[in-house]
Amino acid sequence: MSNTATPSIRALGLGRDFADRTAVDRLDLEVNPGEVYGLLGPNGSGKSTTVRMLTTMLRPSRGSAQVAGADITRDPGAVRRRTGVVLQGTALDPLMSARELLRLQGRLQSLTSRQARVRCAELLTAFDSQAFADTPVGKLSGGQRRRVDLAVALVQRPDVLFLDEPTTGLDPASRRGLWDEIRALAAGHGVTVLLTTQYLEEADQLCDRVGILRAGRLIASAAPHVLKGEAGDRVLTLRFCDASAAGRARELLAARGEQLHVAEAAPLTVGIRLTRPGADGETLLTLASAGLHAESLTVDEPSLEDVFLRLALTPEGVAAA
Ligand SMILES: Nc1ncnc2c1ncn2[C@@H]1O[C@H](COP(=O)(O)OP(=O)(O)OP(=O)(O)O)[C@@H](O)[C@H]1O
Repeated sequence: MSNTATPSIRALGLGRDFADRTAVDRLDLEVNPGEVYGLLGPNGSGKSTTVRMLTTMLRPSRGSAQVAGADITRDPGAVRRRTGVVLQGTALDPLMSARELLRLQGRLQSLTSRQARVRCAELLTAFDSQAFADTPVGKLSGGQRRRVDLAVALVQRPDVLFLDEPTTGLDPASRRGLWDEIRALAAGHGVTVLLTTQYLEEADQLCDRVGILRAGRLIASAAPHVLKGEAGDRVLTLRFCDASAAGRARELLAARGEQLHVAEAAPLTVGIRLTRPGADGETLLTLASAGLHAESLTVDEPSLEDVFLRLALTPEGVAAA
């Protein structure tokens, strides 16, 4: 966390118990202004409970948190004024159009009727929603509806935006469209975004940092590339035009002590785990000096899925974070 600005979200020892279980244990979290932070975790790991506490919908059992500078238990009204929230299955009146909903929201936020009209027009333009602005939202597609949800949450120009599984159920094109909107809000308008997601690709592509929850505890929190870097070695895969060249390459590299990657041991390919800096160049030189030339090569990074599987789904204790 290199940013020295006051965090937009700061939770200290935040937790919530229900009758027979701890949904969120003792969560410490800081999210900086303009950052997109993704909370990942298996079903029931505490993502929604965390969002509900931070948005003042649920009282914590312990700990404290400040959102946009206001304390969630001492000053929930200020938190609500400074945040926008889009929850799963937001219940917009299906008979109202986007234009009507946006104007109503503006009036509820104490804008004058003229200000509400202006803000509504701005948001319809920003979300490319004019074409369906007067259609009842009950008749819109999933992607169009999520755009309206997001626009409604932004009427009051929040400092912090909470999105609970914003793209669940959307097709890939709509999902990407929404990612663009979220990125633009954070990068262009400095809005801090905390979102929960089940999609590893979404966390990887969209989030500046990702937190992994397991059984109510945050077990890792870092930029996706940092988490991926810790998940394992990169793998260099070389493809030869005949199996005997691949076999000779494999023997030569094994004799040099290189770690061959078993999953890449198809007849024409040789995979090597890159366990130290410069291992890729040394490997190619070794092979070239033996007259072995690969016809293609690729280097694969570990995926966020590897990280997730290792950290979030392994038994307690194995995945010390
Ligand atoms: N109102 C409630 N009463 C009792 N238990 C609850 C309540 N809300 C959540 N829980 C429990 O708390 C735990 C965390 O639930 P939560 O909904 O926060 O998880 P999640 O990570 O958001 O899950 P999902 O990915 O399925 O949405 C679960 O064991 C859940 O059953």
